[in-house]
Amino acid sequence: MPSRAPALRRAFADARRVVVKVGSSSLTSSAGGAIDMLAVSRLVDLLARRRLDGHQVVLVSSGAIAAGIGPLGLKKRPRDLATQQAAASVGQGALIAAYQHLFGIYGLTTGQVLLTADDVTRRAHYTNAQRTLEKLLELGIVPIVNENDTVATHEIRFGDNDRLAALVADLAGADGLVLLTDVDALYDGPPSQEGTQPIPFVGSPEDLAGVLIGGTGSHVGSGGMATKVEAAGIAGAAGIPTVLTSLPQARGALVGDEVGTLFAPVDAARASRKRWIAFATTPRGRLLLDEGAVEAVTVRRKSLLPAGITAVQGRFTERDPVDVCAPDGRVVARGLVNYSSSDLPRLLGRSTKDLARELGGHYEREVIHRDDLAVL
Ligand SMILES: Nc1ncnc2c1ncn2[C@@H]1O[C@H](COP(=O)(O)OP(=O)(O)O)[C@@H](O)[C@H]1O
Ligand SMILES: N[C@@H](CCC(=O)OP(=O)(O)O)C(=O)O
Repeated sequence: MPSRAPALRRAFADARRVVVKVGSSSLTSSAGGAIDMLAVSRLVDLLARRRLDGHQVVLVSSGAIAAGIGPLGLKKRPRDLATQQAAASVGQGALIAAYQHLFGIYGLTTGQVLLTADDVTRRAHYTNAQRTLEKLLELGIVPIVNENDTVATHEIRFGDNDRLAALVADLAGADGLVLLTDVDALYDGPPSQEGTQPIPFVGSPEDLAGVLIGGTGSHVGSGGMATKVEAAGIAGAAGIPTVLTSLPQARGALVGDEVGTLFAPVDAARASRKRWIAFATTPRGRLLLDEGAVEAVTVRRKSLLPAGITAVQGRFTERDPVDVCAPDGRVVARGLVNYSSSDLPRLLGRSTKDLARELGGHYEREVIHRDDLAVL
């Protein structure tokens, strides 16, 4: 076991604050996808004891859509957005009522926090969500977070809760993130394939080379392993370690036992605002760069100027997030752009001095200032 692992495991045991995400597949029975109350009460027992031992716990719980399947008389998880939203509307109430009741047995109060992608992608909303979570934790409440499925449309939807959980771990300043799913670890290939082996430790993205990361294996989950690995990367960039495992192993994960897959965080986490730009925003367009400009923004960490941009794709307004791409289309950075997509094309390839002389001082500004640019 690599030398960093024991200290990272201890970080979970000693965590002041931990975010635990549970997927639909862990909360539902295989038959019909209805909520499995035994699984819910096992999870609550574990988290309540952790809370009563003095650790702050934020629960990110999926399962609203699954919990709506039974009451709506559906045979399986709906595929269309409107029925998913109806199921979530019915199911979220039932799910929260169950949590409220079960945590109540331990004398603990829960608070429902429903977030849309907008609540984390807009900087002002992000800080609002941060403030609310902080207050709830300060008051000793167990916040229970889910995506606000009933109002989220396709374009703005997370869909799965893995990325949301990682962003919540970051905004809550958690010491660890635990992702609970229906497999006990990340395997070197989809566990449905024979002979695949669990991976105990992921120290860096290179450790994932050759690992086959597939989609969901259940009828109720969404995203599969890909979104969990992505979530571990988002938490890791904020300096937060992640353990991925199953509900039966959750206690072990929380007390620092060697269960599941441990994902190490990066050593030097980048600044919060850059993390927000890199992971919490939804890009509205793409800027293609020439090789010189790629080198300037990624290696020399310069601001992006119009001279190095070769093409503009998508429709965006000033201060929207956009992806910054190499000539082959690879995304190398994300940033908040200072020009709209209608204004930008006529500036391409031009020097800022020329533009200022011709169009006025307003056009001397960078396309993306280095403070608004997160290199990926
Ligand atoms: N390399 C892999 N290792 C482990 N699980 C994998 C892998 N590739 C795909 N999966 C699948 O990912 C599933 C978990 O994702 P998902 O169904 O979305 O769960 P959840 O509802 O907990 O979010 C597993 O059941 C498994 O079938
Ligand atoms: N917000 C949705 C989550 C959707 C979902 O299936 O997520 P997950 O099980 O985490 O892949 C719900 O509560 O049903």
